[in-house]
Amino acid sequence: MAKKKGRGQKGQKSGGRDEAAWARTDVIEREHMKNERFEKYYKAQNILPESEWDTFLEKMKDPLPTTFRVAGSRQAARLLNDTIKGVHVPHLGGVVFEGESVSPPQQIPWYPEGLAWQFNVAKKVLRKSPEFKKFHSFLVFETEVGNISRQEAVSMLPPLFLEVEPHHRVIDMCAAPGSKTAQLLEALHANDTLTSSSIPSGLLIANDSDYKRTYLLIHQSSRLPSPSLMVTNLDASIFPAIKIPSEQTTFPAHTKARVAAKRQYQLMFDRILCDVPCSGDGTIRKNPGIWKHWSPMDGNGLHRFGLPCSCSICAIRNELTAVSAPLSLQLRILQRAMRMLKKGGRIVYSTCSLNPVENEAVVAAALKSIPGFELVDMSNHLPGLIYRQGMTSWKPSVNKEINTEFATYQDYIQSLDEAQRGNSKMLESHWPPTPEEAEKLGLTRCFRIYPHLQDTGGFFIAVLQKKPPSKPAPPKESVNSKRSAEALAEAEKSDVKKPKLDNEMQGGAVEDRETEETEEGDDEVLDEPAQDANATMNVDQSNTEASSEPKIRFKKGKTAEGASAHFKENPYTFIAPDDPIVTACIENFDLNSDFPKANMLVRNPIGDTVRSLYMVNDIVKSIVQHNDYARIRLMTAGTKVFGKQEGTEAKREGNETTHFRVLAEGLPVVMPYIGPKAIVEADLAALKTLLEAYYPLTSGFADPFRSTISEKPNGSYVVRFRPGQLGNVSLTHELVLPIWKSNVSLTLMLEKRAKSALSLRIFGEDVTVRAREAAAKKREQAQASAELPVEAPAIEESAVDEETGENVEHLGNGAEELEA
Ligand SMILES: C[S@@+](CC[C@H](N)C(=O)[O-])C[C@H]1O[C@@H](n2cnc3c(N)ncnc32)[C@H](O)[C@@H]1O
Repeated sequence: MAKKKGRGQKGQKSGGRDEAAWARTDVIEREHMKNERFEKYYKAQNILPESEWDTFLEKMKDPLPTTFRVAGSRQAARLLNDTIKGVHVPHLGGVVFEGESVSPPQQIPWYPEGLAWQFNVAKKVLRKSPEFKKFHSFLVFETEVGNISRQEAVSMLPPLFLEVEPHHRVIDMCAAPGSKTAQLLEALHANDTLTSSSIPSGLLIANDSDYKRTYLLIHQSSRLPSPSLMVTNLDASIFPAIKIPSEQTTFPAHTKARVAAKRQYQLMFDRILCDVPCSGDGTIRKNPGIWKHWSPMDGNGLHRFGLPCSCSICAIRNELTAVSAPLSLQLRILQRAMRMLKKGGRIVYSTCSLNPVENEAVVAAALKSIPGFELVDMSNHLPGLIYRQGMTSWKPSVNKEINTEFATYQDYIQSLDEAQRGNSKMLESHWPPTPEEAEKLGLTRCFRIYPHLQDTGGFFIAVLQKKPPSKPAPPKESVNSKRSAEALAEAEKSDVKKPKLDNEMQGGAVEDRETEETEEGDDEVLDEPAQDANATMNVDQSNTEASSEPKIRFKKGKTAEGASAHFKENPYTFIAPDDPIVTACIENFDLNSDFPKANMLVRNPIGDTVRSLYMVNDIVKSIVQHNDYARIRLMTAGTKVFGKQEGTEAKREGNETTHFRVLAEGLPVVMPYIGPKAIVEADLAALKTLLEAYYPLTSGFADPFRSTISEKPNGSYVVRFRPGQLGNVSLTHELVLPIWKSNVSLTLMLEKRAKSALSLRIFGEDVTVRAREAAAKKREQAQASAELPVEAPAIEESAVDEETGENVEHLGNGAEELEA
């Protein structure tokens, strides 16, 4: 087989999984893209009518088109999308490259508001066609600053089916690297404006069991700063109960007094995403190495044991970290999600696998094991999406040679001798339910996406709902009014003991999750009384009186050290609202009385200098206060808004301990509170000057901006650029940016690359120092060489692929573009 080596080969280790993982990034020739077992297995499953089979198989061999999504707050996304539609796409129509016409990007038909795009252009076109080079450069910069997310089309689907609203409590159980988390955050922030962020009352917990990958998650979500975000690092299948005080719970009318009077409750979620690890054969167009290694046993293993996940994402992680520990259990993750869901709440279960054993079989087993759930009919949810219904019947293969002859589990087990039975890796749930059961479960309501339907990857989605309460819950205010304040005060005083985690976290035997289940009653308590301390999760079947939720109890005598051991993150401490740092920020930024000064936290070892202030919303604050951060392995909470100004200016003024500046990433969050004293108005010419030099002299700006800023004391300010015109460039919408004022100069407090992206977006060219320096360097190199100009280093695309978390390959030479 002629094979081109994939990227990143230097880290390759010999043997087994590592080799296989590396192979997945290899490029193989089309003629070698075949696997008899794959074909035999999926033909046996009857996944598609015979007439579609060849088209399907051929499409599986085509490279995947490039797709991206315009990200960020809704208003900002619409604006950028208008630029793509109105400025870039018209220039990309009718492009002919080496005699062939190249299609311009097209909007993905089912994505709301046309905010997702697809194009299929070879790399050499991106590099050499002037029109596409410019577009590519634009994409690279906008991706870097988080306005565009390079994401596979099908991967955009699960958050769309969750329909998150700003007040929802949401958990993304297997979230890294975080492309779907970003979409969920955007939905939570639906009320953001162009210049300021809302503070949603809801919550998003983005969780991943892989410690290193949670940093990808943090990086990814920092692009949409949110006081509602928490990132945790736990095994989703044993995600612990999160405690919240009674004030954060909703009590239906007939809640028993004893229940309502409890001090703490278990946080239950409105929306849960289970984008579980999978065998990943739906990503074969992106990872053609799968052709070589595909086996039905991958899917069988993931259904039951959680063999090391081999989807593109996890394969890459495995090769990076050489991790061989067991990964997820699809069924257990889904079951855990079901137990954490509010009545009326919704779960999306998704995989990038075509295998029914990882899809419908998991969903069927979960629905059968926990009553009170149903598959939701969302067939009309995304007009324009072409899909096939979920399967009601399939034939698991009992070995890798595709033996699908056993119609039932019983047939299979009976075919084995006694000794073999004990060792069988097959479960009854690998087999389909009876046709009657399948119909009752509504498995056809699942979504199967095949590559040939809309030129995408393969994908599976199921939307589960926990049946809503029989009567709508009255507004919180009218319920049990006398309990909250008192109960909360008591809760806050109480010494919340550290609950212990399931022994799986400690490397011990895995508890049988099936035992957690209790009968669902008609009780409407939405938030569970929290677990007692000193426990691992387990069900107390004896106490079903208070709630319809399974009682997850902590087992006595188990230690808490499992999850929190070796957890070295800094603690989370709320800073007193009258702390001199907070007072100074309020004074310097003229913060109004609505500023949530009680919701500011610091993450320092006790006694260390405070360097950053984070802002969280009320529910995040409650969680941080009522849960041991190490037990829930809390990696981050809220968003950083103020940073200590290090440097001589602050020292000279003798107030370096309280001199904080507003951070660009946090500006949208604090903007609604900043008063006129800290805001200066400027025009487009001032913006250009701020971009063109690192430290432009104050005297170089025009009035009235020059005189206004000159009169102000040195420090951190916000500049509000009003819409206007400069030559043939126009600023169509207001823009707010942070600056630092020194004695004689000003600094635009943005990262270099963010400055370039901004410049390209507004002035149509990169006017920054960085771009001029890059161009000068290139000229120097060209002069120094007698040969043709040496290619300057490519502009780095975002550090990680939005989709996989892998280091991305540079697609073009941005430095050339800058000079053009
Ligand atoms: C399919 S990927 C998720 C992709 C992600 N939702 C996105 O859109 O960017 C599966 C993820 O599950 C994580 N994972 C594997 N086992 C897990 C477990 N037991 N609990 C939580 N996360 C797990 C992996 O580290 C991997 O990041």
